[in-house]
Amino acid sequence: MSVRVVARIRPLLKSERDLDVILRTGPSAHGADKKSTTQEKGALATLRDRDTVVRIPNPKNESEEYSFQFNAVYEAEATQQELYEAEVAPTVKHLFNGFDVTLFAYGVTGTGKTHTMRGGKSLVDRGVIPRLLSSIYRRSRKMEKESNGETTVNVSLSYYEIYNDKVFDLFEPPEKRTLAGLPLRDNGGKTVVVGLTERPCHNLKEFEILYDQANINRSTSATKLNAHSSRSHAILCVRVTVSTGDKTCVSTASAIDLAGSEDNRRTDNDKERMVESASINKSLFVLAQCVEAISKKHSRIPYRESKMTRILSLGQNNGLTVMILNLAPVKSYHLDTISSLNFANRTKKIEVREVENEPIFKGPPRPVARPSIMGTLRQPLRPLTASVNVNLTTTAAKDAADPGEKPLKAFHVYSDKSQPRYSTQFKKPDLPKRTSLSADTTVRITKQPMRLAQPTHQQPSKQFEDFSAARIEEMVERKVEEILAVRAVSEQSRQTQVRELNEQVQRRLELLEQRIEGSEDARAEGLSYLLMAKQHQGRGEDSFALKMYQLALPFFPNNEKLARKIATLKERIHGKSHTETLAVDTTSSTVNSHPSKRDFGSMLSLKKQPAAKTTLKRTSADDSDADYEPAEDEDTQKVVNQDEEIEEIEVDLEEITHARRRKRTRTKTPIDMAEAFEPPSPRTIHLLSIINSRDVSQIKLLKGVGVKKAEAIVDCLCEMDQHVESPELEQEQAAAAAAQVHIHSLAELSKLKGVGMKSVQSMRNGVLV
Ligand SMILES: Nc1ncnc2c1ncn2[C@@H]1O[C@H](COP(=O)(O)OP(=O)(O)OP(=O)(O)O)[C@@H](O)[C@H]1O
Repeated sequence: MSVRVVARIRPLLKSERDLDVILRTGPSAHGADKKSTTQEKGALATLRDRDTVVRIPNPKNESEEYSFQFNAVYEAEATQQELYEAEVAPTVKHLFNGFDVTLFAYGVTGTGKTHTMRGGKSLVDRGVIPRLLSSIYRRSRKMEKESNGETTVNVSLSYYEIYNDKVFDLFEPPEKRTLAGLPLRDNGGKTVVVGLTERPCHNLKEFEILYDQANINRSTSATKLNAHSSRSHAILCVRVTVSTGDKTCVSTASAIDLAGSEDNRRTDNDKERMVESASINKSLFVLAQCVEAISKKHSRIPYRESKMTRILSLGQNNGLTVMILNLAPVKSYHLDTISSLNFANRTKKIEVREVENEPIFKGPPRPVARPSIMGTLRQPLRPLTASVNVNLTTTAAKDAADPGEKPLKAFHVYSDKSQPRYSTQFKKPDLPKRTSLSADTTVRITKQPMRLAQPTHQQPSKQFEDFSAARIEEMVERKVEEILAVRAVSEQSRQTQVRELNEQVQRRLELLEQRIEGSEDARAEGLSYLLMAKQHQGRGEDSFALKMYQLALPFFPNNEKLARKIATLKERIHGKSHTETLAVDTTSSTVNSHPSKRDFGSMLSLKKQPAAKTTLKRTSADDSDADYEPAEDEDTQKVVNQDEEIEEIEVDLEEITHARRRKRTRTKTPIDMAEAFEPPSPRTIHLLSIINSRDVSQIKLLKGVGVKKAEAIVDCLCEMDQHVESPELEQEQAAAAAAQVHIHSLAELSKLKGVGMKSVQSMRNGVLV
């Protein structure tokens, strides 16, 4: 039998106007007169037409109408009770007879799916689900009572949602959810959710508590089109277990409230809602594709492309399926409504196998009478009775009228029920035929030929005919999925390995870079001392030069020339104060101790011990020219040598500078010592001139320098001056030294107290030239 599709048109909402109603039911505006040519025929046609047809204008030409016929149409005035009595109540009996039942609401957002399935709190407003449970409990009590306690009925529930294509248990609080949600597995041709809780539920009261609590966990949000929009597909599974003696029959009723498709040009959805919406639309799109593929008899149905379609398994599920198509009557839904109507039109052609579940027997396992190739394969089906196929509604009415009589099967059913042992293998029945588009199923089905049972002894190979095309397709699909899953896992582990390898290589590279950078930095720092030494020497500041050379020594520990230079300078300084230099403690700055920047800052400001300097100067004044000159000659020679060395070093410096420049373009390090050794740029010159101006008001305007820092810089410079302008200096030397100490490079600047390379770089970057 095909899926039963009924349309339900919701009433106008407060914000909607009568004027905008575009949906009509009943006879065609153009065809009404023609139909009533004979009085009786016309009345019947009108009746049938009114009950089953939805009409909607062509959006491109409003004078034209499209009409869609369904099994039933419920207009705005139809109550929850009417819909339930006509469409759902008749399925309850079949549920207790071992058939699975699937009920689902489909429609655009805001068309009344949740209202139909869940409904409101009041008795009249209760939707399909609470009414179904009420019927189930009522029937259970009745069965138990009538069997004098021989039959027991147990009801249990599971309830979950598919949100963003992930499955979450609605009986568990949201904080217990895992990121990936619950996995799905195939189990004997049915899709099951692994790890889902199943709650026994004994009566309607318990159900209401459980259901209300679980609905709080459901993902809903306000959107522009619906103040309480469902953002997920919600699936309630009601398991009914009927046990009589050693026989147990289990069947499941699934009630599904699908999330509605959304046109995001109309929703004004934010990012989060858009993600949900994309996921909802995608799953509904896959559902439409499945329906299309089934109706066109494609060999591959894309069930597995979305969790919702995999679970719903429309067309693969057994039992009875009823789809309620929810529609909004107004123009703003025009295109969406047409698309829903088209979808429903295709869905109604889907055939569902009306197969009841096999009963389970207690006690020792019964002999398996029929050979089975796979555990999951069902036995071949046989006609159950001389099937009289009638409309569900008709059967329900009959049942009500004739309660004592055993109800007729309402469907053309093939059963797995136990049969005489010798005739368990049957000829494969014909595949169910597609229903005609007409809603009048009675006529169609009674015309179908009876299918007769065939005994097993015919041909053993007949068992292979048990494989229907769909079954084979399913097996192949499962196999392919397994292979793909294995591949995916190995691909994933390969990618992880590659990623780990990349990380290792990256770490090693970084380490190497750090090492190179470290040695480069050290060398550059040493060179900067040498350069400063040269500058000091050029200005005749031998003590400063000596200090610089001594500072450079730790960076070039085995450099003989440097050691000689230090010795020469020491000698020269000592020679100048021959008699009193013994008192000078030149060892105070040991070449092996590498002073910190802080020490260096104080050294710049207290370059020499005032007492020693005084003695030195005074003594040098006493020196005879003769004593001094040879030394000067020698020194001249040595200065030439030094210059050569410095030139060599400068070549080195240039190399380093280039190397670092290359590296800088690669790694974009913000600061670089080597910059100090390049010919000063206009920016550097300008910065140094500001510093050398000693004007606190100007210096404080440099980037990263406030008043305090500016004052500290000026103080530091003055300290250095004070040091040179010692009152104990000889007149002429004092005059020579009276020239203020100047900072000549960024490196020098960075060595001042409280100034580091970072602040130098920031000052420099802030200078506008
Ligand atoms: N038959 C009806 N009678 C009265 N009100 C209805 C009916 N159908 C829908 N409504 C009202 O329309 C509004 C939207 O309905 P509902 O929330 O059920 O839509 P939905 O299709 O579930 O939307 P979504 O997909 O966004 O969750 C609600 O305010 C609901 O009360």
